[in-house]
Amino acid sequence: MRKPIIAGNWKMHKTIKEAVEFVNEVKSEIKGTDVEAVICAPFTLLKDLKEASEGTNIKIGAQNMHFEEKGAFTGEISPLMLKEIDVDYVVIGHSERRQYFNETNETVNKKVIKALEYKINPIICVGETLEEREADKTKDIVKVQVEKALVNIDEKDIKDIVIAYEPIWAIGTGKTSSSKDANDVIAYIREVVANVYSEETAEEVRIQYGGSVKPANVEEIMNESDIDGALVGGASLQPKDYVELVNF
Ligand SMILES: O=C[C@H](O)COP(=O)(O)O
Repeated sequence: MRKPIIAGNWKMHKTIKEAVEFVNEVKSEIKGTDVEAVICAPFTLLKDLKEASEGTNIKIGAQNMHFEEKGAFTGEISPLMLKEIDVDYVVIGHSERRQYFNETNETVNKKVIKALEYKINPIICVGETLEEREADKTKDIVKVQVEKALVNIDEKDIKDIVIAYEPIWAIGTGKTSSSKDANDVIAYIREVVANVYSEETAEEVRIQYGGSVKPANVEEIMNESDIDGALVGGASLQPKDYVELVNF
């Protein structure tokens, strides 16, 4: 049985003070839930979030990292640095990083390899543009993204990976993929993983849906057979909504 995982992606939002207040507000509300609750936050918040969430069910993730441990990479953060503050997850290959910061399938793969080496669980994002969807290329696109992200990854490490299917046209637009459509693509992603490794391993991978998930639609999405969680942007910023999402 795959444990559901609801992850908030705060993107470039919140100060340290706001982040700590957020955790203090939600922590008692999500105690005891069977769902894994994650907050993926900007680098500047991670240390304080780890401290504020100690002893709670909330796990903390970064939103990116470099694939080298150290070096002349001005402005970057390494896996070693993330490990020092003991982050649990790292989002890799979010469409905003692919679109604005030259993230490619190759750099995604290098980062996934490094994250696993440092025992930080990667959340690998894949998804098609509106143009690609209209040209009926969704499955081709996600297949390539998933296969390339997993190059040289050992089968035993696959259980530590989360994949997030986020159709780009559904991010921050209020447009959600229908839960049936999202489930169909996610079941296909599982098939891709099964073809690379095995059915058994594919059954272990948790695959989230992301794109305009909110308290009003989370339950319907989570009721689908292959959807194991959600990666939530905008709706994860308000404590009340975050609690409702995690307690779907
Ligand atoms: O990482 C989260 C996704 O980009 C979805 O964002 P959204 O929930 O604001 O549409």
